Amino acid sequence: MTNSPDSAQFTVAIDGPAAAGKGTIGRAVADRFGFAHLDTGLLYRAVGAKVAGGMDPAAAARALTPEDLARGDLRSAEAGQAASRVAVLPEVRAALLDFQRRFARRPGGAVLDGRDIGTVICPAAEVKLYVTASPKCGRIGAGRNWAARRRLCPMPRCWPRWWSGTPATWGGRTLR
Ligand SMILES: Nc1ncnc2c1ncn2[C@@H]1O[C@H](COP(=O)(O)OP(=O)(O)O)[C@@H](O)[C@H]1O
Ligand SMILES: Nc1ccn([C@H]2C[C@H](O)[C@@H](COP(=O)(O)OP(=O)(O)O)O2)c(=O)n1
Repeated sequence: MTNSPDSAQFTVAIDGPAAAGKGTIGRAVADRFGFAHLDTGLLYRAVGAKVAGGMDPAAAARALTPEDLARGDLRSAEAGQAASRVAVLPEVRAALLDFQRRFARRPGGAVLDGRDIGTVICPAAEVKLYVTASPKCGRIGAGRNWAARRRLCPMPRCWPRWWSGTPATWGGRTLR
């Protein structure tokens, strides 16, 4: 990717399962090229939080602003559960589709990571990435038993993930 007249509008779409590393890669790409970055999961988390506060889901999604994404409580487990509940509502998805498409075409380039980004949200994205992590690496999580974690995944490159708060389960077992 180089700077060119076309880079005024340039969309990078990053898809993949939860905790695969989409956001980490998305932020790095955005930093490297000076693009704006949107973690689309935050949209659903912000709508979920507003609904938990009493708002109608569709109205919350339609009224969403970038400032709503700066709320400090959106990374909590409660916000994640609230997000999952609103993410299945077609009217919420439709409202957030518009938000995401406007973001994708903003001048200066944009990176979006989440679900259905390269297929439904931005099918015409200039670059599409699909990120995966092996189940072994992706689910070991942030348990406190170092010996158990090292037996399951001895690869040093995975160790930073253990500090991160990703779900502390693997193979149906919860690591403590
Ligand atoms: N290549 C990697 N190796 C090890 N850990 C990683 C890697 N990429 C991301 N992580 C860690 O995995 C966790 C989930 O990454 P994140 O980017 O939030 O995933 P997603 O956006 O797909 O949910 C984070 O704690 C992050 O620091
Ligand atoms: N583009 C998106 C992003 C997230 N969602 C859903 C998936 C989850 O139920 C919630 C919250 O997503 P979350 O922030 O945890 O994103 P990841 O699972 O880390 O990819 O929103 C979605 O349906 N479409």
